[in-house]
Amino acid sequence: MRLRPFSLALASPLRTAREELTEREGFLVAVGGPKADGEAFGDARTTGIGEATPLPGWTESLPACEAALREAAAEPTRQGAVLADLDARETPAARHGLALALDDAAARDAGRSLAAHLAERVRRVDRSELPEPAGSVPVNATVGDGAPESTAAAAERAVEDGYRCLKVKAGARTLEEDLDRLRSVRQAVGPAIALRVDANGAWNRSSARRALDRLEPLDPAYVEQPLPAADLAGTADLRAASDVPIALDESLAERSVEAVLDSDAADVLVIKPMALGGPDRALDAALRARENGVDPVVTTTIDAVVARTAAVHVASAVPDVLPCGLATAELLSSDLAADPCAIDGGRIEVPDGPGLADGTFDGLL
Ligand SMILES: O=C(O)CCC(=O)C1=CC=C[C@@H](O)[C@@H]1C(=O)O
Ligand SMILES: [Mg+2]
Repeated sequence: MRLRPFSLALASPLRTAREELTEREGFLVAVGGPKADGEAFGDARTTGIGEATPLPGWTESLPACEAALREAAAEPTRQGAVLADLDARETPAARHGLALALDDAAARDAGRSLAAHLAERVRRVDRSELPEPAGSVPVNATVGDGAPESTAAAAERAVEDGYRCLKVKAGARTLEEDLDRLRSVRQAVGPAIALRVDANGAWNRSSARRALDRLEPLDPAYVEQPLPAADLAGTADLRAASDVPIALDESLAERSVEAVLDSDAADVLVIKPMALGGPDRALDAALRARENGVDPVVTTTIDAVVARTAAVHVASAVPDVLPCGLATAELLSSDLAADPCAIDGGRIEVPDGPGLADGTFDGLL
């Protein structure tokens, strides 16, 4: 197993209620492939590439991720066993990096796409009816916090580019200011565009209640994380009292998927493979949500191209998935490699070659 650290700047800061994201740092992970002397690295003969890009609040810190990966890399063989030792709750980003690299290698060995490989494994274990993955996935445009005019302008540009679903950040300003922004967006894009609002846990129980009441006339598709991550009981009450659908995101980093589903607090679960500990675990969480009457939406932690492509594969394996938060390439000022997933008409294409993208990323480390 080999590691390569990377750091990528955002094209412009993504402002949310909880932070201002300016850069993404992480590690590329490679397994398998021939060494210079012809010997294989580890167990796998085929190369597999993964990415671990931690985001505190959703995952472990960068140093904790690095420590877990370096410990895993010190084990020369038996990467499957090393993977089992990586704790998906303690170090989800590190586990994501290795799990993705191993699944990329296994998918390439089997001559099928990562999505087809993940779906086939699920079918063999417990869901024999899972259909073949889709060839493309609907995506939302992501609009950060900003003044009403710039928020509406960003929304309008996205619709001109073909998006039918927008996700707009809220909660960084007063409710009145957010309402101004969101009204401007609704006015600019018209009634047919789905409008999601992400508060990143900024409100308390009473301000969230007020926010949902006031947002309702703007017909939001859902409000994401209205309350702090741990307040599942408050969110369940809020959901029972309002017709505005609720999505939970940060709550999945705080509580297990079962606990969140059992709490009856969500109409939608926001599935971030990096935060859930790997593409395999993300697909399982998405399918479990669906089986419990909750819609999964797959997004990333604003990852680099390797993990973003993996998330596209995960989303494509979820039948009839809602628009996903996977159109984030342009939030980065540069990337590790060219993006293999074209976006057109509000849909992202899923690479259909073997593994993640038919070895496109092999030269990266
Ligand atoms: O879901 C999307 O449209 C893109 C991803 C995205 O919005 C986020 C990624 C990482 C951190 C967050 O502030 C944000 C989110 O909360 O969903
Ligand atoms: Mg969110």
